Amino acid sequence: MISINKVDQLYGGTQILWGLDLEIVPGSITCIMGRNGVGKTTLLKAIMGLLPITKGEITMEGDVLNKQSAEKRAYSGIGYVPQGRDIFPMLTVEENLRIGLPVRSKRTKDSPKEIPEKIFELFPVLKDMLHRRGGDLSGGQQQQLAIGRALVLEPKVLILDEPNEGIQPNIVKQIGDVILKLNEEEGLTVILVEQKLGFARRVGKEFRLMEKGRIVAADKMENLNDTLIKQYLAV
Ligand SMILES: Nc1ncnc2c1ncn2[C@@H]1O[C@H](COP(=O)(O)OP(=O)(O)OP(=O)(O)O)[C@@H](O)[C@H]1O
Repeated sequence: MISINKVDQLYGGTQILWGLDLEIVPGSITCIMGRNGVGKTTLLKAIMGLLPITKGEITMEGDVLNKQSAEKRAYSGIGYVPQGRDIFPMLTVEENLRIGLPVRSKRTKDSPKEIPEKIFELFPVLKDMLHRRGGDLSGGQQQQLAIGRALVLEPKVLILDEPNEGIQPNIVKQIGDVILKLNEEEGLTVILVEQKLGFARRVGKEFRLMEKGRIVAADKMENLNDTLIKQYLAV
């Protein structure tokens, strides 16, 4: 589905990703894990086209992505929820969600004028808060808004960067339930950077461990054992 082949990425003169190879299985939930600073966010931004790569190739269903703009990648069906959520604080919840509608029209045959009801079924709080400003929502509600906004595109792949950072446990649970539901019922492919082991184990089907800008271990989530955790995750 998404294939990353021998990708290098540099910030200024510092190389962050080193010949990184990663294969995302269609219909899977893949957790990208690793200690702080190993390049997880950089990898997601490279997939999204928010950072240029210097070598290698990123493809989705055979199409080469790395020459496409970030906007074009969204049209191809990649939804992205960045670290820190990045919603528009001065716009209302409704306005934040509507931003996804023109992109959806470009990528699907339907061009709904209204936000699909499904978003409110998944996150009822967004309906209750429809006319509130994004900036007035709690961190957890903002995260639900950011995920809802990405889902308006009806993506084939949803990429989430540490969606649970600084969020209260009941909302972490709800976010996990939504990811599992979309995966199980609609076959949505999910790529998730996740530091919390409990969440990764509950939601993830596959794991990929990163160290120093490379993938160093890849397997099914049930095979994430204590040796790997000690070697690549424990601080
Ligand atoms: N804008 C930037 N300019 C220069 N270096 C950067 C920039 N952003 C990140 N880096 C460096 O790139 C490396 C990888 O950062 P990245 O955020 O991808 O790691 P990460 O694994 O996602 O870490 P974290 O879990 O802390 O988010 C780090 O050494 C970081 O200091």
